Amino acid sequence: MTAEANVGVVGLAAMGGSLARNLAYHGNKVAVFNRTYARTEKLMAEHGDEGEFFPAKTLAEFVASLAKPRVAIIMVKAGAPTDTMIDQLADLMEPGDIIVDAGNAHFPDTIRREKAISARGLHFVGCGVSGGEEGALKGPSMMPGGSEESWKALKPIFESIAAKAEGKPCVAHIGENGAGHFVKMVHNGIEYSDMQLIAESYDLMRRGLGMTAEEIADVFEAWNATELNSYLIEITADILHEKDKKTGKPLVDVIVDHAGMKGTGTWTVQSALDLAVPVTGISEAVFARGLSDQTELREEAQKQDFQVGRSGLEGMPLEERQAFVNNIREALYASKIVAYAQGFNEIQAAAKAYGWDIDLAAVARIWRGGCIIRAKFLNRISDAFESGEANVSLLFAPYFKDALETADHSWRRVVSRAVNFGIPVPVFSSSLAYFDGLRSKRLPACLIQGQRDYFGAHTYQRVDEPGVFHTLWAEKDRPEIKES
Ligand SMILES: NC(=O)C1=CN([C@@H]2O[C@H](COP(=O)(O)OP(=O)(O)OC[C@H]3O[C@@H](n4cnc5c(N)ncnc54)[C@H](OP(=O)(O)O)[C@@H]3O)[C@@H](O)[C@H]2O)C=CC1
Ligand SMILES: O=C(CO)[C@H](O)[C@H](O)COP(=O)(O)O
Repeated sequence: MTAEANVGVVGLAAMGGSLARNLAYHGNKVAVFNRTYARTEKLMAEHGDEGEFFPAKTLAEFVASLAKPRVAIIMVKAGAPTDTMIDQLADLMEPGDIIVDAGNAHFPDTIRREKAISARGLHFVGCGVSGGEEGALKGPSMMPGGSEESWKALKPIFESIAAKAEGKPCVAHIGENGAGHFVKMVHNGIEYSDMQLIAESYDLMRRGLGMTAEEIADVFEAWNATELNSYLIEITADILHEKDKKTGKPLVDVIVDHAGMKGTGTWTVQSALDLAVPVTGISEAVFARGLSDQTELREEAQKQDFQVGRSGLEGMPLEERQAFVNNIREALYASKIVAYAQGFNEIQAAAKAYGWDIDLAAVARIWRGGCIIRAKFLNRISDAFESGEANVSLLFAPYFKDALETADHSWRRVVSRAVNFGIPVPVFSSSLAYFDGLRSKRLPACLIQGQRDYFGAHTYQRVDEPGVFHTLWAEKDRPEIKES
């Protein structure tokens, strides 16, 4: 076996197989290995003529076919299988070689792995990859972490296969060790809130306004030509147009209403809790999927036949219905802005906590193409970080501040009507509550702090005097003492 390949892929399922083909298509010499050789054979039989591949039966053969310094991209099941492959590769590789984990790893695992592998003189890069199977094949958005040195070696390879947005490759070095996987995790969290907001909009039109799936598909198609232009809006229209082959019904009506999840949304929320950053839109989206999957509890609730909530707007005059659909579009945009603002705040907080130097404008730029949340308004987000206008919060950048003010009436109308009809809109309403909380001059947290002091002597600060105070609640006349 001659050491000719400039890059290798381990794990040739949906993502790895597509990534290997993308690499070969762009002129890379690609070594390929899969635990089960039949998968390698299948890939070669179906696509071996698309470029220069070096199929290997064993991992030792795979490593031997790579030119030095070797670059091996692992794309296997996240968790223990990834650890196994890293260990086996590290045993066969040499100092200076680079192992890339392009799966959906949790960033603390990436930090741990990078520490262990770099101690052996090898480079380890945790790289977020988004775009699903099609993106991996035609151009994903890529979020590599790891050292600057490894980025220098990987840059030409990754730039050759990444999606292009306005001619620029959708890949940038995010930061040291786990930074790439952290940013990919937040990308997925935002993906959850984007999807839930679209689903809530659908629900309001379907149950609230009594529109058909086909009519709603047309609405999403029209929205895709507005500021909401995005991949997720586009595929939503496509899904809602689809008819079930067996029954002729809209396909969406025969899909069981339980949304699955693999964990990245949950990680985003857990990590936000650790960093004390409110990501209310993302967390409500995670919980909404959780609620959808509470089969027995939901069945029991059905049996209760609660006599609450008013009926929807069915039968509403066309003009009024159109106006409400427009309200939903504006509310969706405003809530989406809040979810992105929260996601970027989480990245900012993590950068501070973990010592990463993350360029938020670059993050927005590489999300413009290839990934699941790709959207027109990411150009605006990128500009807002570039100019410094969004440094504290995206919501304060003039373009987004104006968008929120414009949407305000619609946003409140949609949330209040949904509440009246009994249609759940957890992300619409939590995003609005975040916005209102953030802009409130005085919050009722003063009362909570008073309660904490009352039952637990947890102290409080005063608005009119520096120091820490405690009221002796149990004593006569309740004197206040200054503790420091
Ligand atoms: N699917 C998607 O849309 C996206 C997936 N990802 C991530 O990319 C990675 C790959 O995803 P996907 O292509 O969907 O494949 P899967 O997550 O389904 O993993 C299948 C691959 O993992 C290999 N594998 C499983 N267990 C082991 C093991 N113990 N040792 C060695 N290899 C093992 C399989 O080999 P074998 O053929 O022998 O079973 C196969 O190549 C995952 O980390 C996933 O989270 C990231 C972005 C999008
Ligand atoms: O990473 C992805 C896209 O960016 C994957 O599609 C991911 O699996 C989606 O998450 P979930 O399965 O939890 O919905």
